[in-house]
Amino acid sequence: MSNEIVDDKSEHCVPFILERIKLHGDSYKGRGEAPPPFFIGLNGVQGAGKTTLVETLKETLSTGHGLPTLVFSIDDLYLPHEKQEELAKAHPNNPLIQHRGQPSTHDVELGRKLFQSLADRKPNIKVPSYDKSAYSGAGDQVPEQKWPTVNSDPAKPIEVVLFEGWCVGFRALDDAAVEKKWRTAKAQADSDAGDYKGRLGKQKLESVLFVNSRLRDYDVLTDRFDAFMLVDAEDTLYVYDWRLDAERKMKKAKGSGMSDEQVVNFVNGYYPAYELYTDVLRNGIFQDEKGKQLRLNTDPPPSSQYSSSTYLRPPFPKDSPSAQAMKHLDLDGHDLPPSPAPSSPSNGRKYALATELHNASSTPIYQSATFKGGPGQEYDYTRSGNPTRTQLERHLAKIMNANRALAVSSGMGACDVITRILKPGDEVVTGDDLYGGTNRLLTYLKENSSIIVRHVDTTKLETVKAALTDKTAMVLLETPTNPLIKIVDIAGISAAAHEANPQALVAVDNTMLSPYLQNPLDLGADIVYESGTKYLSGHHDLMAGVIAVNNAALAERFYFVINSTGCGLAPFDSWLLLRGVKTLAVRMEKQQTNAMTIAQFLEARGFKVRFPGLKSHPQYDLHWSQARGAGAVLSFETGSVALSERIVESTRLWGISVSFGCVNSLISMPCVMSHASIDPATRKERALPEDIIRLCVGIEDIADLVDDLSQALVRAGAVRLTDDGFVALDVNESGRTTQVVDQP
Ligand SMILES: N[C@@H](CCSC[C@H](N)C(=O)O)C(=O)O
Repeated sequence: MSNEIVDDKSEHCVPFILERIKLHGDSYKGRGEAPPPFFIGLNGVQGAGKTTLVETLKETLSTGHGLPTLVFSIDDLYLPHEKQEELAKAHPNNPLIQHRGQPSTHDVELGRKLFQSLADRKPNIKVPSYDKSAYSGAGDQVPEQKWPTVNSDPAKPIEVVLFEGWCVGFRALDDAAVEKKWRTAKAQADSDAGDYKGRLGKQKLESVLFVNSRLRDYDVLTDRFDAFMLVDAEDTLYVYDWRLDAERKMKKAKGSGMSDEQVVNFVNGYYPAYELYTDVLRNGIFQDEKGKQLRLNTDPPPSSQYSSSTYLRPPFPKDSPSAQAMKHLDLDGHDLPPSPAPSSPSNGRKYALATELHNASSTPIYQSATFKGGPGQEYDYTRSGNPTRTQLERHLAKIMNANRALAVSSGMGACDVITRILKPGDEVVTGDDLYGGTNRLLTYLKENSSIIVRHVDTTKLETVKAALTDKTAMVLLETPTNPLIKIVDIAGISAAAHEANPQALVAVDNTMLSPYLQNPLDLGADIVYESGTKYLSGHHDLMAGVIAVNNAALAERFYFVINSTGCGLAPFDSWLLLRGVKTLAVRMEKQQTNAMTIAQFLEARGFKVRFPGLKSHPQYDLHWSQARGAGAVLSFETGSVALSERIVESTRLWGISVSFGCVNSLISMPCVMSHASIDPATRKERALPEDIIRLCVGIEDIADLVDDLSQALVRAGAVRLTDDGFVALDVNESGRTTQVVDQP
């Protein structure tokens, strides 16, 4: 059989179907009842000409043989958008079900009811329909009033139901069999031979087992079949070539379609199921009943690009010293989270840039606003997508343990993108110690967009719970908070928020710790965002914001805002951030070690220090239950604004500056700097001490930092000299002006 998309299959299928229909009719003879409609399942590997075949069969059976035929695709049973989102959200770590496609992403019950109505020859049956283009390609069920109707003429009801799809007829395996196949595939994938081309071995066992367990539900459809046809391929890998060929032809004809890379990634999504269930189909889905299944074997593609494809080729020969040294690494990017490419029909998984020509060691900067090539290409305009930004986003997704990351022009830009999904009347629960810019944006939304914002003490789970309602659309957290370094229970609050409203989104500003020290998504948050200006970049030479999520549909909503408003990170800044993030771990380690020394130094001298590395921190245990380090931001109080000002002004090495996360140490007074946008009355209400000094510790020599701080404390008159050094002034000595009285 040819793989060309021409009808060379119906000549084999029609006689088979007619013969089976005759036998079906015969089996009802003498029973005194009319035979019910005839159900045929059709499974065809993608790209093998299934669509052309069913069209021909419908025409031949309906017109040529007077058998009204309904062709119905399993794709029309995909879950409505909202339900698919819920499924993805309920299983954030299973990449197989983040999008429609796999068994478990269909409304099987809807299919069962349809089959029953057709079997009963009910009049005016509505046939479900699915729109794959809805939600920027994520898809949604078409509203029921728009579904086509069959059996409207009672004299000509549907007699043949042709149910087709790539996974039609798949039957679940028992768990042990799945595990066996998976182990074999995984061993191949992990081996040095480099000849594993499948996808099963790249998945987690639990992801595959989940899909397999849901596939059991599909038996109610499969068990209906009176006959089954399999359009098979000798080697399922051909599917890559057919799909590539079909898409290229469609692109040529229609002007748009997926890029080759996108096609490969698209097929990758289905491939584990082919590896698991092709044998089930080949062995026959009717067990002992013979003759009810027809298998057609399709010719190989004229030339298999797949086997030589750059998309799947390892980056260098498998037995090369480099490959040996790095065999534990995912060099070809198969395990990477989906690509945040522009609103394309598929998410890519390729790590290297398709456009990178010279094996550059540093990611090239695609300093280009536009990309040549016309419709259908992966990049057209840098606002919508840029290869350098894509590279950054993929890397960020990986280190943030996220399904997808998006890079924008500042941390507040990230916060803006996230909060744009709020609607008037939505409720936001957030902290009473919050970065000034975040507070300013939320106040704006409260005053201009009718969003209800509740500031509560997020360190108290019960207080947060009391503020949650079924209208809570978002919970926005910082931990540690800025600048009071309070710790909030991410897991506890996430669970409470989802209990109050399963649709509520918990967003965590992780800027203070970075993904190196804390991963809020792993603790139950839905969204993590960070100012990339801080630790991620580390040098205060760029502004950037990052959003990371596991829910692909949510990511698509954020991408929509970014593309629509044009706040995506520019190529050069993307490159700078990519460069900065390479040293995140070493910077962070050095910074937090220095910070610990500074915190202990101040505490030992009698200052009230807020730092989660200190055992005296009231939420020390909570912090260490959810983070891997204390970070490098701390604050301390002197008891007097005037004293604090003098300290800040007396430092030489510590730079007076807003922001944190830089390799240089910084000192600031939040109430007049980073948090000045919170009005004094609100600061007082929230007990934000006016004298608080924030230290953002860098990587300098710790002795130099201690020396400089010591001389500043002494020169400012903030300490009393003792025989062996100095100590903080006590209440009477400092002329303490408490934070509430001592306002500017
Ligand atoms: N003038 C700026 C202040 C920026 S503060 C930056 C940073 N998030 C910090 O906490 O230091 C503004 O008004 O936003």
